[in-house]
Amino acid sequence: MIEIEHLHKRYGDVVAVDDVSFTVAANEIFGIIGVNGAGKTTTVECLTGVRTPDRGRIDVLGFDPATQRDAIRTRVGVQLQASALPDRLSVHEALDLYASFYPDPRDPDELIELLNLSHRRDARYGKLSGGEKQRVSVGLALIGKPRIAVLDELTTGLDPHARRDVWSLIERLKDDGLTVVLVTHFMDEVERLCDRVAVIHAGRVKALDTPTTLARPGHLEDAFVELTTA
Ligand SMILES: Nc1ncnc2c1ncn2[C@@H]1O[C@H](COP(=O)(O)OP(=O)(O)OP(=O)(O)O)[C@@H](O)[C@H]1O
Repeated sequence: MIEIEHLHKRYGDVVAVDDVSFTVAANEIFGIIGVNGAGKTTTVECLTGVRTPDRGRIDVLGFDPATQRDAIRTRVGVQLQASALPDRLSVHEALDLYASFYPDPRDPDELIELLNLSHRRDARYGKLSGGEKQRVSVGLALIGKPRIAVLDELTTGLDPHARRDVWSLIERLKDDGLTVVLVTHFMDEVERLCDRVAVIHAGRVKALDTPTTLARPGHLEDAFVELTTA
């Protein structure tokens, strides 16, 4: 589904991604973890075509994201940063608007229900709580019926109930065949959701395995700290 080989990307003098390689299989939930500035966002931006790599090869569903952006856009859903929507749009209007960008979108009302946002359907985006905004951003990533969803900080800012709701949603979507790339700082999220996880450190893959191989349950954070302490 996704193959990344020797990805390298720099911003001026800053090497954001030095040498990253991994593959993501169909229907996998693939986690990416790493300390701030490790190169996670740059990596996923390259795989969604937002950034062009300086070196390396990326294949997403048989397409090159740097040159075949339209093909990627309709097949890969990307979770936007929460602030990217105009405040005056209602939840329903926002999802309707994004649905219009895709050839075969999900039904916005069905998605609103799935996101537990039915009671906020007509509320303006600007009036939503942080967690509600976050759920809308997950919805926008899924509205186009993508084969792959790239979720950067999926549950940041959500309360424990909302986190569990979003986790269940992602699990249900996986059951329906979705492939997920999940960038996160939450080790419990990795343990709950991810089939495999890459630890990125200083622009390189420091470890890549199933969460239970990297650490026994409940101890992923300790293993992570150990792996990312220079
Ligand atoms: N647009 C940019 N211009 C210049 N430097 C950048 C830019 N974006 C990222 N960087 C730098 O590249 C490096 C990797 O950043 P990146 O955002 O990919 O890391 P990250 O692992 O996603 O971090 P975080 O966990 O903080 O989101 C950092 O040193 C960052 O300061």
